[in-house]
Amino acid sequence: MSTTSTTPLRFLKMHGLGNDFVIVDRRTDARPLPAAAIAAVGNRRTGVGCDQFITIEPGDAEADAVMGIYNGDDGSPSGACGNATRCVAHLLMQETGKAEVTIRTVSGLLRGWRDVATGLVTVDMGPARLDWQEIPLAEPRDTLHADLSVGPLHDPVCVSMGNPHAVFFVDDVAAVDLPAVGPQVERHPLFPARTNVEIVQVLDRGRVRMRVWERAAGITMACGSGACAVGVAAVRRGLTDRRVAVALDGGTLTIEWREADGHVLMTGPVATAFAGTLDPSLLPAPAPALT
Ligand SMILES: N[C@H](CCC[C@H](N)C(=O)O)C(=O)O
Repeated sequence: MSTTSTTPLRFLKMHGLGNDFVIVDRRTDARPLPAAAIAAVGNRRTGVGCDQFITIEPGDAEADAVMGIYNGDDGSPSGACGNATRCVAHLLMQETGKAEVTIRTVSGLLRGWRDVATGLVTVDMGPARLDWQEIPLAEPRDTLHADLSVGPLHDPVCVSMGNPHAVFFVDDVAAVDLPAVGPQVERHPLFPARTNVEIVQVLDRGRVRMRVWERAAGITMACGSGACAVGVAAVRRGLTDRRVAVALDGGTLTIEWREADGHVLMTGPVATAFAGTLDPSLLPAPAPALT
């Protein structure tokens, strides 16, 4: 369908444990969506509001679809969004009738499937990346003890799930002023691409409580890739089993860091809130083509 700048933009609003998304299907509306337009949509006062803006693009020989991930605050791209991947997997399973679907992101091919009994959706988020250059960090560090202190947070485990995470273990997540310290860690010079920030309280070998300050999104109700990073960090530190229930502000995700291939599986609910159309005046016109 050819669209012009006067065509309303159709979207779907979905969330995973309150981590919310505007999802646009660019297989039917391929208009350019510059960062400024995404940030305008993400604005919770003057736009629709979302933690992340997600695009569904045509698939290829291996993938049912390609997924684009952009943070709602500034339209910056991300290499992973676990909760949104579950939402897109849900949509593709509904659309195709397939029991398992494949989604390509900039970080690789991800598989998603549904547990028929519970309705929960699992995504194989691929392997955890543990080398300092994969996070990335600005200098060589032991990612198991990254030797960083910011305010009350010390000694993070750094993990990439296709996006960077700094995981801090604390005695009481409720005692940490995350809105104050989160942005200081997010923008610390050790993280040249900034970072997502997780604080974690280990409850027992099968349960942890976490909160998150997301890169370019701030405090969110849940962070799927963050929960994956937490599951990996807890195992690396010998604090939990490889399968763990991660209690976030918005609810619980089940994480398993699979020993056989190092992949991280994440299971949780998805929800559709509403479908809508965006007034094209909300979308700054793309820059005129250079003549
Ligand atoms: N703010 C993250 C992207 C979204 C991650 C989160 N919503 C998830 O479910 O993984 C980043 O810039 O890496």
